[in-house]
Amino acid sequence: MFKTLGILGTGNMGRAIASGLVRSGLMQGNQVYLYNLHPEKAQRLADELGAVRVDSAKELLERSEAVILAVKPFIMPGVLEEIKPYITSGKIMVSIAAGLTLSRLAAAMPEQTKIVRVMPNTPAMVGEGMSALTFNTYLTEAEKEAVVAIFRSFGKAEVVEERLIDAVCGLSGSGPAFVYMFIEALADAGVREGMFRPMAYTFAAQTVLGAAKMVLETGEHPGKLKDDVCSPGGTTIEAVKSLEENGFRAAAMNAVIVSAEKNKTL
Ligand SMILES: NC(=O)C1=CN([C@@H]2O[C@H](COP(=O)(O)OP(=O)(O)OC[C@H]3O[C@@H](n4cnc5c(N)ncnc54)[C@H](OP(=O)(O)O)[C@@H]3O)[C@@H](O)[C@H]2O)C=CC1
Ligand SMILES: O=C(O)[C@@H]1CCC=N1
Repeated sequence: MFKTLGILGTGNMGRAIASGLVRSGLMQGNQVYLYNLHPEKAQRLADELGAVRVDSAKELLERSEAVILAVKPFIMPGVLEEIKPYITSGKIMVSIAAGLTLSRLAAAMPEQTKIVRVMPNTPAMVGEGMSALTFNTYLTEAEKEAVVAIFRSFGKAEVVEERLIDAVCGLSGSGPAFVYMFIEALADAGVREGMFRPMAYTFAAQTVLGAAKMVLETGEHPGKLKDDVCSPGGTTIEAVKSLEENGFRAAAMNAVIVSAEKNKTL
């Protein structure tokens, strides 16, 4: 494992990664360096995790064996220009920016830089992230394993071909937002039917969590698990018919597809 890791940008995703990593125990807080444009944001996170805030991108690069770049895609060109002089030989640069390909990243870094492109998601924060990683040719097997271990410390992580990163962005990168909308809608309906809001959120979220665990742990086809809930002539099949009539599956598919397509244009 790396002795030191830098995170440049401590917004939604940088924060989720730092929190997930330190809480997993894979790295100690004092091995994790944080830099953010507005330092108070990095300082708050550093205080929470026992991590180290640094004063500049230069200092972050100098103190970290590997660096995760966690700024918005449109900010990346400026950041890469700023840090290029400090990307020394052997340093591992990890980008989580949507849309930025390995070749575009390589064009902005010194020749033969070790580059990793990752698409994570925010549930990393609670140890339930889903990440896909793809590497350029300069990392050793041990270095690849160390990067994968970071992303596995706060959830599941798979190495994929770069062509699949757009699909991953649509499905698991953006997916939490769709699921939160689903949970919100379930809870709204619970409230409509008389539940108090906190109770409705708990019932909605636990239902999503439980159903997701059933898929992951039983290995059963989701259709079979759905059928198990639908009693003949019962309540659920009425609701399933209503969802089908309202284009539920097509809406969910289209959400993933438009996110994946957008990722190709960033
Ligand atoms: N959010 C998500 O669910 C996911 C995001 N991603 C990717 O992660 C990246 C970050 O997204 P997200 O965390 O949501 O974005 P945020 O805007 O929440 O976080 C970006 C952070 O970078 C800081 N920042 C901006 N410019 C600089 C700079 N020049 N130097 C240092 N820090 C800077 C911002 O600081 P300040 O706020 O103080 O200006 C902010 O805290 C994006 O590229 C996105 O595509 C990937 C997967 C999922
Ligand atoms: O919305 C975005 O662009 C980023 C990438 C995946 C999730 N959030």
